[in-house]
Amino acid sequence: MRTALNTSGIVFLVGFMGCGKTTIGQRLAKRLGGCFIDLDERITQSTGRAIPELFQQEGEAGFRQVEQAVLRQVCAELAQDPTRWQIVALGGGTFTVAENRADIRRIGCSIWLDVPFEVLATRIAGDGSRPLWKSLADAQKLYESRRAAYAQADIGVLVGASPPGEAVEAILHALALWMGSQNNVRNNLNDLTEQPL
Ligand SMILES: Nc1ncnc2c1ncn2[C@@H]1O[C@H](COP(=O)(O)OP(=O)(O)O)[C@@H](O)[C@H]1O
Ligand SMILES: O=C(O)C1=C[C@@H](OP(=O)(O)O)[C@@H](O)[C@H](O)C1
Ligand SMILES: [Mg+2]
Repeated sequence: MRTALNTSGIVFLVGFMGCGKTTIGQRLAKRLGGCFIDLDERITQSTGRAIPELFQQEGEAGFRQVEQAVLRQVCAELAQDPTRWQIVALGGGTFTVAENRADIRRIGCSIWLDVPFEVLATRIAGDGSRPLWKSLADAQKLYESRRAAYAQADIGVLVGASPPGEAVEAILHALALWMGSQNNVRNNLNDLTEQPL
């Protein structure tokens, strides 16, 4: 595991509101000695508006346009520095947009933090900072409708109700395995191309 993770890479954390993308992302970046970017925070910085304000003024469609543009800027920025680990916490809806998934796949690895709805509900219900968490029933419908998109991430980690520290270790383990499998594919492809026809 150490060898595989002794390199660098770009990691995008994916998952529903409250699964811990922001919290776990910060700790993961620290653990890897890398840097951390929160997409929602970047959106707020670049528009000068808080997320609920953006939803109120532009609607969800307007928010998604801004989110996509800021994601593209972040991807361009990340690609400039291949020397260290860079961890990005996405918003809960970012990875449900096909163009965003394509941009992400081009430059990095995506990890779905899979947490049961019941656990998320204890964290988010009553939190006024997430405009798309309208009621428990609406949030559950949205959660179910998004799982197929989240499942397209490169790696899925069953975080469940684990505390952030444990979740970080589980992510590192899954990431090391995934990087190993990517290297095997690459080595096998090299072997094939080196074989005489
Ligand atoms: N693994 C965890 N265990 C317990 N609480 C958590 C965990 N991950 C996040 N939280 C808490 O849940 C809330 C939402 O976390 P956050 O990181 O903002 O999620 P996201 O960015 O995925 O919406 C915060 O109050 C955070 O402290
Ligand atoms: O699920 C969503 O569509 C959203 C999730 C939020 O981010 P978190 O998942 O970090 O709460 C934020 O991007 C915005 O409120 C929309
Ligand atoms: Mg977040």
